[in-house]
Amino acid sequence: MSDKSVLLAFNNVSKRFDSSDILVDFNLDIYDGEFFTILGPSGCGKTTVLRLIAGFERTNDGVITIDGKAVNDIPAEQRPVNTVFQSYALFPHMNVEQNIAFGLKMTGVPKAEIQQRVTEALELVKLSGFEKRSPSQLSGGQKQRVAIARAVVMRPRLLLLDESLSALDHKLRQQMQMELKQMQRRLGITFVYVTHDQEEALSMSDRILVMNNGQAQQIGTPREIYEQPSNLFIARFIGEINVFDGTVIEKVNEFSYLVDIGGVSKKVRCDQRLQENDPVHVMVRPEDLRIEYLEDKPQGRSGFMGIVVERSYTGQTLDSLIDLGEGRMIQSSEFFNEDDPDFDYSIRQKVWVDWVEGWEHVIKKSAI
Ligand SMILES: Nc1ncnc2c1ncn2[C@@H]1O[C@H](COP(=O)(O)OP(=O)(O)OP(=O)(O)O)[C@@H](O)[C@H]1O
Repeated sequence: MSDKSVLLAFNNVSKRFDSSDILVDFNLDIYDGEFFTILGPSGCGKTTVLRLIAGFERTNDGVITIDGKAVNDIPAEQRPVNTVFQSYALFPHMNVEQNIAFGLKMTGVPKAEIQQRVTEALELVKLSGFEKRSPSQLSGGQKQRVAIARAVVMRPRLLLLDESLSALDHKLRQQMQMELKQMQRRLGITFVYVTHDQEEALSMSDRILVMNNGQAQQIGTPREIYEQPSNLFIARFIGEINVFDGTVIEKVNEFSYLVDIGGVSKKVRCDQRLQENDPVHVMVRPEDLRIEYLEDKPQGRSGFMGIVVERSYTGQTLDSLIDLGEGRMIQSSEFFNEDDPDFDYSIRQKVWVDWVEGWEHVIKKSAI
């Protein structure tokens, strides 16, 4: 993505509501043609960022540019931006065709061109043949598509989507995630999607911005965010993760260190420079743990003995809560092997817990 040009930028933007600072010196670059997601917990400022892009809110400080031009003083309707709202906001008294054509009519586009663009937009969202239906005769997913068609028919440079799938049930939502991504590819329009759902963010985005308390915590590809979270908040917000507290014993080579985790020495990889005695968090995803059903600690290996205290079968995986003693609980997620007749669902077994060196993610505690 780095060879792409910047379409939208926030340069030291601040936004206050009454006396509360919501964004302070906020910076952001969104590239032309990417599917960009703003992810964060409720109240972290995601919608505020979106509303500032759309022009529904004004900045208190700083500059927002689109295509290199400052848009701070450009009213919402003159920005090359359209928004798809969570509620879809379709006009109930207009049919599908009229809903999609509305914006074009308002801007004085000739009738024949309106017809052609509406037809194209309906094809794009796979709703050809639904022209004369009223919104009340559409399912949630179809309403969603009309809302998208109504926005893309205006040919915006940026399409903003605010929690646009949250009203749909789980299955339809997953289907729409795929469709949205495909639509974005076909259109080549930059999508800025806001959600608090990490799974949705991971599955659709080219890049994700994780926000907390009005601050950009990390920007990266879904893999970077999931595999190399830059702090504990992100690690915990993006899926489940086990966090082991450790202390650096010594450096082994440029990127690996020997770390003491509660009396167990583990060799770990870390891209950050660490010093002896540095406190660190060693993080391992549940699916990256290796579980062996052993009664005793195996000779010459560094890992942890534990006892399974809870099990949950998810269809694909068998998830376990494991007590490592001294108040340390961890979670594992093993692929369920149907062919293994000895696969044991029961609890109270002793287990040996370890992971392949390099599958951990290590951060220095001061970085939190
Ligand atoms: N018009 C407003 N007046 C005063 N405070 C506001 C206004 N709009 C938002 N806020 C406050 O700004 C903060 C960020 O709100 P925002 O809607 O951007 O969060 P969000 O991350 O989109 O949350 P959610 O996921 O719940 O929609 C919140 O504390 C909210 O109460």
